[in-house]
Amino acid sequence: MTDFKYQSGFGNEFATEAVAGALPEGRNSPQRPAFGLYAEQLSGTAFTVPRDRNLRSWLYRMRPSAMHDRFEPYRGGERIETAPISGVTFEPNRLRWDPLPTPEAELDWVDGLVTWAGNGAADSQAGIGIHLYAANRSMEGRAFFNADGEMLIVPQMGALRIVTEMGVLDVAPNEIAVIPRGLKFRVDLTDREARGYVCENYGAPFRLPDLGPIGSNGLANPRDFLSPVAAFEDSDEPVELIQKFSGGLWVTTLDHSPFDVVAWHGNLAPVKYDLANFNTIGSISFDHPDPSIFTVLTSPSASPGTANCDFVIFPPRWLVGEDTFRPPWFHRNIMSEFMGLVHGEYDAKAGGFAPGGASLHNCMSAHGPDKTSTENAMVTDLKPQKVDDTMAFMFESCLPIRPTRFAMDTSLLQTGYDECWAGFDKAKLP
Ligand SMILES: O=C(O)Cc1cc(O)ccc1O
Ligand SMILES: [Fe+2]
Repeated sequence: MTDFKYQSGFGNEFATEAVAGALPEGRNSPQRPAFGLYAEQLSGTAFTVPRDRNLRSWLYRMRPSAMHDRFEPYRGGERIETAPISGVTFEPNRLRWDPLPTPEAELDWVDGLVTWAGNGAADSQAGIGIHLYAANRSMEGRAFFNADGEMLIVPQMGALRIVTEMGVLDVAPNEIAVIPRGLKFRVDLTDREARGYVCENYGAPFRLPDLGPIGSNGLANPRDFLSPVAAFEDSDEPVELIQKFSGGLWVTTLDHSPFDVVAWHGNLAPVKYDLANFNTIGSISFDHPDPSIFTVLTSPSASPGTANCDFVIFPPRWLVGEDTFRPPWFHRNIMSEFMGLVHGEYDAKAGGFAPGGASLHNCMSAHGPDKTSTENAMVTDLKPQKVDDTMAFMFESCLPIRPTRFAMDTSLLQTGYDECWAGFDKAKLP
């Protein structure tokens, strides 16, 4: 398997060419780009967004993307839904699911997507879609793009080779990838099976959070984000191109590979990040800090500090707090929390939250460590403790997260989740 190379730095102005001389110099759109390539701009923000938030790249390709026939409705992907989610009673209950089983039939990554929840509305460019996937074959002869949002992919089992117009990302569990809105890509399986989570972000593109008093370094460092170098396929074999647009899936057949970008430059690019590189910051005195210190990427809403979506992780770390209840505290949150587990155990749940599983604690749902975890944490000897071999994560959103009918009807939905918080001893007053 070819080893592809990366360019480092979140949101950098990259420039890359797979064939020497393909990238124009000094201008974006020369009268005749080299070798008869076509120049095409991909805009990730409105043209007029302030410079420090403006996202766009210039692609130099063998044929213009515009060279395609009509899109027709796609008969497949029946389990993919888009917010606003309808057709299900939205209940305030705390919910938890067992992991998706591996598929019985042959399913590639697109057809293996199942929408679990969503909020906001794709057409309003606010909110998120939350999908799980389980796949057992590569997207042979197929490509996909999403006009509804960028896609943050969190592999949980099985590495993925994500072939995009702008190059190739190899992404294994404990790594993530973010694919910009509209960018064409194909997911090939590196291993026999693949399973994971996707946050489809209808809102402002994910960016690094501000660091405030933390200073100029820490959490996810920009240099650890990797974007691909240009890589292209020169193929005239037919390719089925599927797009997601306003909640619908559409398909057309191209007479060539859409991965024909020979060179590109700009700051809109697919990116991968190894969660092991996260510089985890925590309390070195007392108390359990708010989990916002574990934010990897944030999609802000129009209201400062209130995220359309925060992608937050719970990585290996030391707990040293003195006279402190160390696990996540009991909590009622205006934000809504969808959690997944890549591997290991989550320190607030002694059992029932399995790798590949998920939980949902919506706006103002009381939650926290289960009874066993609470009781253990209250009597444990508070010597420095390494929380190790674990990677949980959370998609946290300012809008309530509505599960789909599939998520509510599936037998993976656990019954009796409430019981993990049953039977706490009553406080004894003097
Ligand atoms: O497990 C949760 O519910 C997520 C969470 C973690 C934490 O450390 C503090 C608050 C919180 O909501
Ligand atoms: Fe929480």
